[in-house]
Amino acid sequence: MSRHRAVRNLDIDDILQEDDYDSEYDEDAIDETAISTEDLETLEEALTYIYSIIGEDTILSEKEIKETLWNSYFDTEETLNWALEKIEKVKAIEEKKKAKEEAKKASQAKPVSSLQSLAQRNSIQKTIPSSTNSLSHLASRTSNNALGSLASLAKKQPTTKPILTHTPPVKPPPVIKPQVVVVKEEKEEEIMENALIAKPSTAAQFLFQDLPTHPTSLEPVSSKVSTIPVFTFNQPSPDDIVLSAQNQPTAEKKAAAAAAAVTAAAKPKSSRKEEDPVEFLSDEEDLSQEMSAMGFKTHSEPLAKIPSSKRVNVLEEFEKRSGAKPKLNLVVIGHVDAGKSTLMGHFLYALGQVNERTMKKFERDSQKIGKGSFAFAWVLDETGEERDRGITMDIATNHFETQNKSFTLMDAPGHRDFIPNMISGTAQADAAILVVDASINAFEAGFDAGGQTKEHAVLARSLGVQQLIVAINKLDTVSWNEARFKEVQAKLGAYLVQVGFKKNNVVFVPLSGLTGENLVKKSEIPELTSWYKGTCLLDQIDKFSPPMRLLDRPLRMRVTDFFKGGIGSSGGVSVAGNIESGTIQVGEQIMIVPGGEIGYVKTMQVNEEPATWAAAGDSILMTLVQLDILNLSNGCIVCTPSRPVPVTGLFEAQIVVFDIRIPITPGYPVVLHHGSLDEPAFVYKLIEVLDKSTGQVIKNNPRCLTKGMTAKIQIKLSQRPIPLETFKDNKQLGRIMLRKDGETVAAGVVNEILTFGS
Ligand SMILES: Nc1nc2c(ncn2[C@@H]2O[C@H](COP(=O)(O)OP(=O)(O)OP(=O)(O)O)[C@@H](O)[C@H]2O)c(=O)[nH]1
Repeated sequence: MSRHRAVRNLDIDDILQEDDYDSEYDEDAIDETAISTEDLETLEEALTYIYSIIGEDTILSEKEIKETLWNSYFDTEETLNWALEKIEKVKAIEEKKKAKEEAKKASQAKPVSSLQSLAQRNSIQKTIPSSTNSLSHLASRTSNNALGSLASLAKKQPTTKPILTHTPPVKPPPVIKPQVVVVKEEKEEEIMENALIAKPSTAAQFLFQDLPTHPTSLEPVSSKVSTIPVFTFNQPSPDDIVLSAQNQPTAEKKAAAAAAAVTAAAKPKSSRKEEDPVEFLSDEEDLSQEMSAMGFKTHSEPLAKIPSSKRVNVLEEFEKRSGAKPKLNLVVIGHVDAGKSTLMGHFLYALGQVNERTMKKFERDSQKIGKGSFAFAWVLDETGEERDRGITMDIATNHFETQNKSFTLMDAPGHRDFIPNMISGTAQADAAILVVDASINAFEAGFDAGGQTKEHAVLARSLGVQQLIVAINKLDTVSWNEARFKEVQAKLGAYLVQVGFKKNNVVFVPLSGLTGENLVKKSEIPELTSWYKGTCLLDQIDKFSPPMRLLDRPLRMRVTDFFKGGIGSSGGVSVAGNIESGTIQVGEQIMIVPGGEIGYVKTMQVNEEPATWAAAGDSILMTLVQLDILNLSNGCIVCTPSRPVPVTGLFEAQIVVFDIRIPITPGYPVVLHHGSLDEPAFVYKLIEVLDKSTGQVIKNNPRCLTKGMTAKIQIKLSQRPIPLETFKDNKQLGRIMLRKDGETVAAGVVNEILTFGS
């Protein structure tokens, strides 16, 4: 199972719960499936997890389910593919079984499920409560016409009862995608006039068709109900049309409907009958209308000013590039003075990233100011102040390659004053190296209360980092003592598991950043080799799994820096940042949010090399033209003009409360960290406290939140709205961190955006 075991996010692990279900399964369906119970449990766990995030009422298409699976749960392509493969397999088995069942129909054989029989075969005695069976939930939340493998899998699950008192498979309830009414080939006024006339529902029409306009008495309904034609829900019901029409009173919505009509007219004719006035809109149209109805600027201009001959097929290019060496963002974190910069400076030097001459200069210059021991740290600590003070203050980035991967390295500051910078770097990371100082008392100082070792570990996990190397550093100061290594490993290991890291995703490497032992090649010193048989840091880094990238999502790039003048002294504005989702290419039109300023990409660099395109996961520098630098700020988002990121001043979040002394009450002021952005905010409302292990609501409208609680709350920005997305839409932009008086008080995910700005 470990091969496929999905890894989950700490905050979610803590906030959300696994289904603790019990089920008995059908006896008579021993079948040929080769899928293990563990596999099924993992799938169920994944789905449960996803539902916990997306909420009870969300309806997903098959595509969305797949996307959500990898976006929220399976972080690597390997685990996702594994899940999809299993799902397909179960689907095939279910179909086969269905065919068999139909053949046996005459004999009235009890319907069976291969999942159930499988469990039975594996002697699992479980019952699945209706509220917690993720697969059943899936069935009820998957649109009818998009029922895919997952849904068919789900349909076969019992809902409430043990299988021995079998209930019929749950038919997914009909699902209607929110629609906009579009009347073909009508003038705008006609469209709106017609749309605004409420029509009776099918049932109402039927019941009242023979009655006078103001009926004084009604016929018994039951006499007619049996003849009401069954509405199949494969299209919006008349009620939905009426509701939709009634919900279109504003000017924007009128415009949206009219725009939709134009779009619909331009669309190729569907197989729908001509007289059918309802047309489904594509997701893009839907969203852009929703956005404009909510007051967002959306843009219908072409997304790119690039002649098609010059347009790059970014996805294709990305495939080619991935085939070469997958790219990862790696952050180095840890308590102040643990030796992070020295370790990584020496590491880069040993890899040949820093030339001999530069290194000699660093040695000379650092000695001159009495900081000779910081020579390697100067590779990453580049500013005068950092070198004078001997501490890292801001994230320093660098690039290196291992045998199989390409890394962007971010060295984070360890000092508590610079935690916002650490958060900003860690928010972009796919993996982390946590450096601890093994020398006597130093580990304890970093680990005990007030130290940054624990805080950095929690922050990293809460920001979505799942893979971790713990570099047990400065072992030269304790003569490579095995007992000390084990002591640090035991204490820290237990803590890391407690805060949500999976044991298998954490590796401890003994080393010395100063002497260079065990960095890029396996140590040969007997003091270490006598007890350590593992790999060196470089080989361990090479083992990090590349994460799934949100390539097919709208472009989201968080701006981390900007300045006047383009790359290579050209005109325009230089903008640096990390692409969280989507792709971008030279010539393309982009939008800056907040503000909605439109510009174009003139030139671009990825990893300091000129490039024509970039994709999710890349840290880039680009020259933007035709926009005003005054509309840029650190933390703003560069996005696709047709799919701008929402801007909000009030949202709902699901949080885990950390070790706090003063309880959180409504009005509690915090600094809200969102990527590289930190903004004053306050807790607006406490909605409910959730049970950590079951996910059930244990208290509505609590008066306060204390240490360790999991809760849903509303958060209001104090000064200005910020760009934000829900976790289910974009996990990179859906995480938040709450800090107060220099301490992290809570971390969580965005559930719902409650107000929209622009
Ligand atoms: N003996 C010994 N000293 C080390 C080792 N690694 C780092 N140091 C020393 O520890 C001190 C702090 O090192 P830095 O690399 O600046 O520590 P840091 O964690 O980057 O510091 P901040 O970024 O400010 O948190 C320096 O004097 C280093 O020479 C090591 O492996 N052995």
